Amino acid sequence: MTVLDEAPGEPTDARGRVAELHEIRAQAVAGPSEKATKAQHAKGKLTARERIELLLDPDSFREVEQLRRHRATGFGLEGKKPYTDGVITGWGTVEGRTVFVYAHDFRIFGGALGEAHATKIHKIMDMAIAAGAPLVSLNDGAGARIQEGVSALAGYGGIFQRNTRASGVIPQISVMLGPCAGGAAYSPALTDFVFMVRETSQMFITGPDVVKAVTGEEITQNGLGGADVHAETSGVCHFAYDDEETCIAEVRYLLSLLPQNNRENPPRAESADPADRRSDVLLDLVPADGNRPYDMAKVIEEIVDDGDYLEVHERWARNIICALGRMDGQVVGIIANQPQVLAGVLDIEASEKAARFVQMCDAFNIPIVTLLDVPGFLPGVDQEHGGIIRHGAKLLYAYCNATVPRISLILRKAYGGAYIVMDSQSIGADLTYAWPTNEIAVMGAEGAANVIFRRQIAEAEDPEAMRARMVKEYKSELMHPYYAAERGLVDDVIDPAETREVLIKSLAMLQTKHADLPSRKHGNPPQ
Ligand SMILES: CC(C)(COP(=O)(O)OP(=O)(O)OC[C@H]1O[C@@H](n2cnc3c(N)ncnc32)[C@H](O)[C@@H]1OP(=O)(O)O)[C@@H](O)C(=O)NCCC(=O)NCCSC(=O)CC(=O)O
Repeated sequence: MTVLDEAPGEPTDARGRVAELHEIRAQAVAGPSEKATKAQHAKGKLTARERIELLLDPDSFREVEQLRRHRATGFGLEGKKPYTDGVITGWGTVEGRTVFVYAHDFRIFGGALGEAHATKIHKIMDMAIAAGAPLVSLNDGAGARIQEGVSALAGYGGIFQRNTRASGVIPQISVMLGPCAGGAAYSPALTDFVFMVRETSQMFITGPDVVKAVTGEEITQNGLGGADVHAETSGVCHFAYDDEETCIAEVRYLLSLLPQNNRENPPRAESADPADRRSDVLLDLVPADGNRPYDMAKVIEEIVDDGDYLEVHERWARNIICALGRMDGQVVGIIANQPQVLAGVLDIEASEKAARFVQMCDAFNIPIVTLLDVPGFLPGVDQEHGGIIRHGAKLLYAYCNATVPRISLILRKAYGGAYIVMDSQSIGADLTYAWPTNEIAVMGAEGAANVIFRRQIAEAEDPEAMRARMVKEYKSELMHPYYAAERGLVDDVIDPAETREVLIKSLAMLQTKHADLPSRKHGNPPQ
């Protein structure tokens, strides 16, 4: 029972009315019951308001439609009309910048989405788009509110349409903090970033019971759609953490690296890390022998400000790294092959991961730095039949379409189509650099010699000696950075120790870059 379930009394003066308002507000803020709050905490989850408090700067939250209630009837809904209708919506600030938020309150109808609940979300999304500020959803709901039938489902449609309209206009971040099934899983999939918490959050289109009924497979909720599955196997989630506090703190960190909208640049930060800091250690980190693995993450750590960066999709398609960091205070998106995993080869998943990241950077005015050490695309029947051609083309398309400043640096090897795809000068990189240790070529020397000197090798008295001679000849003729530099295919060959300084100076020059694409409704990117 709420205050307004009884006809409002006749407060005799304004003070009486204000007291009544405070009483109603207190009820709305308290939520349904102490028992429901305890049940939420017992599951290892925070309440919606506790989450909003963690996300936003202290005392910055302004709630919208706190007093909204549903008008549905049937199935006992007439007698159960809690304030907020199970979703808390509003705006506040993160590090002083406006952020819109909606948070399902699982204590009310399991956070399930009804008609009024959905229209609250629609309104806050419209406000975020109009204000040009990021939108964060804190998801913890049981999907469509079953008692409200198809009206609830239509509510999802309105969310999807707004997610799509907002795409590339304002950053959209989905934080999964509970179950998320069926239609509810599509909204996060349409947003820029998905965060999950291990054990307590799950995402799936159909739950374990339906899976068992249809395919006979038996699996737990977490096994089917838990954070680890989506962070490592499906790539649905970009970030996974052990607890809600860490997860929400990382959302704040991500927001600090993003602009408010597509018309702004990401915020600059003061950096005490010298722009001209030399990195002699890079010569030790990257072995000259192209077949020896090393950890590309250490290279990134060395060149960004204070060794600080945020890796996106850290555990999915680990043969490529996508990260946001700062260089001389300016946010950059870094895409780098990881020679430590599958020799840094490009495969289906790496192409998809990097393509989405390039697209996100371009949408939000984040310059792109590409660090190449790539032996090529992964050969194999699985890859070909899985559509490596169209998936690889996604990455190519994303780069070719990107108008933000683009700088690429070839550390060691860059072979064949993978070299062209990974932001070569020929597809529009603004500046391309190479280290002196680098080998740019159509293919590896062994493979090349086997093709073009096949006859000489076969007819030689000592084929192995002939092969070795031909490999050496091919390497010394073609596989060094000066071959590319002489032809203007790289803008400069640089001392690795000067990498940070060269990149920072190049980024500074490109800060005022402006490029337009031909006018069109939209492209038709490979899917
Ligand atoms: C989400 C859950 C895993 C959470 O389990 P828990 O054990 O933590 O909690 P619980 O079952 O006690 O639920 C808490 C309260 O929420 C209510 N509740 C749960 N799901 C609800 C729903 N979809 N609509 C309305 N109320 C719902 C419960 O009745 C209960 O109310 P009270 O506290 O009063 O007892 C489970 O509730 C569940 O499986 N719900 C059904 C999910 C579902 O099928 N959704 C339909 C989506 S259809 C859809 O979205 C479209 C599509 O698929 O395409």
